[in-house]
Amino acid sequence: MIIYTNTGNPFGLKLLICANLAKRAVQVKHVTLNDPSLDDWKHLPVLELDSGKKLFSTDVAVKYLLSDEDTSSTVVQRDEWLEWSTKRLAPALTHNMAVGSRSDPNTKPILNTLVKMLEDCLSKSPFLTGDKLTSADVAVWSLIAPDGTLKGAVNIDNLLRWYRQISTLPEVQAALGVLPLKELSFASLQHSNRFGGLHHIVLNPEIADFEGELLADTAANIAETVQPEEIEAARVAFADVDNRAIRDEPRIVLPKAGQKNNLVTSALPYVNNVPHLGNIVGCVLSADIFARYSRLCGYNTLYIGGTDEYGTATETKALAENMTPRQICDKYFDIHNSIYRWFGIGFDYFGRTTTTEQTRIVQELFGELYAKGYIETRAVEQLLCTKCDRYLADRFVEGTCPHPGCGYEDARGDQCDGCGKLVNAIELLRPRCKVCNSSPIMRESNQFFLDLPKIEPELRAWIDRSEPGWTHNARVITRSWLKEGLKSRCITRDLKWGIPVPVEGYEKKVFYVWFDAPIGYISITSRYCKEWKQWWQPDTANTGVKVDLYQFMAKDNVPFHSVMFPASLLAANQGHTLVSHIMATEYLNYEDGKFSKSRGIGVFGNDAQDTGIPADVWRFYLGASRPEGQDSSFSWNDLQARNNNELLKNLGNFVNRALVFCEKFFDSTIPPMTLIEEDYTLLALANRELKGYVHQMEKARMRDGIRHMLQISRYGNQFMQNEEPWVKVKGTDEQKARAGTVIGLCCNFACLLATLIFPFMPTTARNLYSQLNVRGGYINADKPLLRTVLPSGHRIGKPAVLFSKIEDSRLEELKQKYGGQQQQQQQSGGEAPKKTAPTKSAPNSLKEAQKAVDEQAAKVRKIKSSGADRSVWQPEVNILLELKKQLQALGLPRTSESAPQAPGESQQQPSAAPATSAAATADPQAVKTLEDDIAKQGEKVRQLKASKSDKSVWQPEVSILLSLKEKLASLTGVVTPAPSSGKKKGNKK
Ligand SMILES: Nc1ncnc2c1ncn2[C@@H]1O[C@H](COP(=O)(O)OC(=O)[C@@H](N)CCS)[C@@H](O)[C@H]1O
Repeated sequence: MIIYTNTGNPFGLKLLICANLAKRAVQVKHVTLNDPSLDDWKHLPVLELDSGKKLFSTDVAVKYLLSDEDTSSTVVQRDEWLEWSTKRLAPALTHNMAVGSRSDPNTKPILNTLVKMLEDCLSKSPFLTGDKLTSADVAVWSLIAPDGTLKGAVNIDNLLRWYRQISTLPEVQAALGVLPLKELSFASLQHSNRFGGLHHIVLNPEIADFEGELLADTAANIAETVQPEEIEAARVAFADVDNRAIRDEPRIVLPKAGQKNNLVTSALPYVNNVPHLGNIVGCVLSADIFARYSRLCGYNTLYIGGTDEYGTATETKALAENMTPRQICDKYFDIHNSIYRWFGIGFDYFGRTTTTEQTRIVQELFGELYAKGYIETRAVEQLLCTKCDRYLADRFVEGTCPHPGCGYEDARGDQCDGCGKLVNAIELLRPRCKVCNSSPIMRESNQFFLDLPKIEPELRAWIDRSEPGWTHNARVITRSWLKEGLKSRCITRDLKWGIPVPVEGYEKKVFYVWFDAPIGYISITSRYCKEWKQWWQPDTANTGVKVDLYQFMAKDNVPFHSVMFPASLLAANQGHTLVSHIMATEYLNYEDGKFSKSRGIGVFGNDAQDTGIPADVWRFYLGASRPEGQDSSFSWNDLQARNNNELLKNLGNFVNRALVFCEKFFDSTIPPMTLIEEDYTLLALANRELKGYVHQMEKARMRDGIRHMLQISRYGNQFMQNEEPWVKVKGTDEQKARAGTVIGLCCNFACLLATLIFPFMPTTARNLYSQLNVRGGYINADKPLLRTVLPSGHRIGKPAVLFSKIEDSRLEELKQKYGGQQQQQQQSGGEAPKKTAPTKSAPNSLKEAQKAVDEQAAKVRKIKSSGADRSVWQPEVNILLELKKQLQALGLPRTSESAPQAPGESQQQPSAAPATSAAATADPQAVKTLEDDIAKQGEKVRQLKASKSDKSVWQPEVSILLSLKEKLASLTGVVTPAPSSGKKKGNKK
């Protein structure tokens, strides 16, 4: 038998313990939901029997494993507890633990009730069903195991005694050897598609079949926890008809004294690329969702965005596309702009950094820092590519990351994507010019440095004050910077495309892009309105205006927003608004891999438009899978499931039924509503969710915001299902009146939902508002309680469906089209790369094979000579090597383009790969010098070895020889044999 489980899944542990107790041999396979071997299974764990049959329900699986229990007199209690563990305890724990320290007040009372039930039972008998341990105990124990002590629970002595007793069983210990306790987590249950938590029960019929009617059962349990005060608050609030007029947004939004003023910024994406879904959710979309929420709450909200246009990212792109940097900026600015418009990103102003305002503000700020003594001049060594006659800064140079333990080979000259740390270009190991791939030399030049140590005390004090409002990762990244001690940072470059340094003798230098980019937020605001200083220099002491700055980005941008930019503003001491909320996400990956424009992996902004899936569905999906707390992955299956289950079946179904019944049975008019006690319980539960929604959205926790919103819709669905207004409307007068109340309440729920979905799905929300015949909505964040928004007598508009199903066949087409595997790139204007077949079919004649090699070699040469990135040419080189292998297999000797390979050395090694192509572009003089050096060093090694000197003497010389050879290989792609150590590797004969 095989247990397929994702890592850390308590249900997987349950199956393994039961198998151990039954003395059944099982193998455990760790998989993820995206594992191709899982076929169409939509959740984990799964028990595969020796016959090949698979048991998806864990309740069924444990009963199968411990089938002897079926004859026991306590079988009924066992079954009840088994069901209780999967239907009640698991969702409650999953939710509570998943939100963990987020202290959602709603889960505690539920969990307390469940723990109390366990304690009650175990105070009467040693085990849940009596004197003997059964699978029921195992099921509950496995769920408690991730938090064995049930932190914070009181009076649970019997439960703890029982817990410890089971922990010591050899079968349990053996299972923990395979699925360790420390790995167990409730997040893994979410990733197993079993339960996303109490409020996130997947409405997947497959699961519902196996796990029973989760919905009704769990809700009944929750209803028991509603307190009288909550009922009273719900009653008072709903009696209040909400007449508040929806205010029109002013044309120019300005902050006001005594009000909440939220200045929201999105990181400014580089203008050299089409943004992918990661970029979109990492900055512009997250900021937009938050800004929309903030406006809904009536806060004065200004949302500023734009493109980051200076620096080597633009210059390298200009070279690759044979355009000027200005042309690149104009072209890609339009692309970004149109993609963000399609996604419904509602910037108040979308600007760019290549403006005269930007130049002026950057130069003025620099002048201020210079005058106040925060700028140092230092002579620094820089990398110069003699072939291109260019200093290699930032993205013009790549090499191996110098940070200990990283070793990432494609680290850039300013930051390493491998470890995320900042890099000083001259410290890169084996640096190479990104344009021509040759090795640069060192040159000295004077540069300006920002004296971070001088401002450090003030900066630290400011960080201590403001970091409580930042995301956890922002705090951790910043603290690790501070821990290492701040060093002065170079803020100028010997480049052309940038803001000129306004100092005599420095006219040919420009500011480093990361010095100028964050100032872009200020200069873009200055293009939005002439009163921009009210946002950026509000002079709070005199004006009473306080601005809260929310900055959205992903983790790699954090140090620039938490250290560099605030340090500059603090040092300038001109009363600038400093960030109060750094809202940093982790990374969104594509089907568990990285997005790669050059390899055509992933969905890019313009691809999303081509799918035919509406922008609002993308927005919802990205909001729901936003990488908060940890990296997350875009997955087509997940997108389909969320659309079909959460949007269509849950939300869409509920609001559509409410409106259609209102139209059909009540002439499109909200009927009189006479609420009964149960209705107030429902309202109290909805209010809990509303409170949870506000609590989370205030902190820009969008996933949780969505979870709460969906739960309100679930309550609505359940209410409608229980009440059956379509039946009652045909009954007695009393029943008809009840049907009216139910429909009236459901329409009010629908109106609340329109408001809660607005930040995520603005077009859908507007559509729903129009169906409800209301102008819009707002949120009272101080008192989040459901009021009557649609009073009796209000006429609604015409109902229409909000969402459509994503069919399996369409999903398959999309999966095919957007690959998720290495694919060939076709450089084409501003288009995202076209997705083509990942592999070439094998040629079957010598002539064909030779032709394929020649064509591919020509392609490689062309790409490399265009100065393209390694990530672009490497896949092509791999194809070339593969074709050469095929050619050799057909019997032809290596051509002059083939890389001679050392025995035992793989051509897949990065240093060995770019054989032909690199040779074609390498500088012959540099190659010659290196070859001479290698020959000399080789001779030295030979002599040392011949003199029978100690290894400690010859080993360092061998290392030098190897590194010279590596350098040569990276220049030419040709790998020379490693120096003999006297022993033959691999061949033992
Ligand atoms: N995979 C990713 N997931 C989430 N967010 C991501 C991911 N990759 C990048 N990002 C964030 O996107 C924006 C834009 O990134 P870009 O590289 O285009 O631009 C910059 O980082 C700078 N120009 C920003 C200057 S203010 C960014 O927030 C990334 O963190």
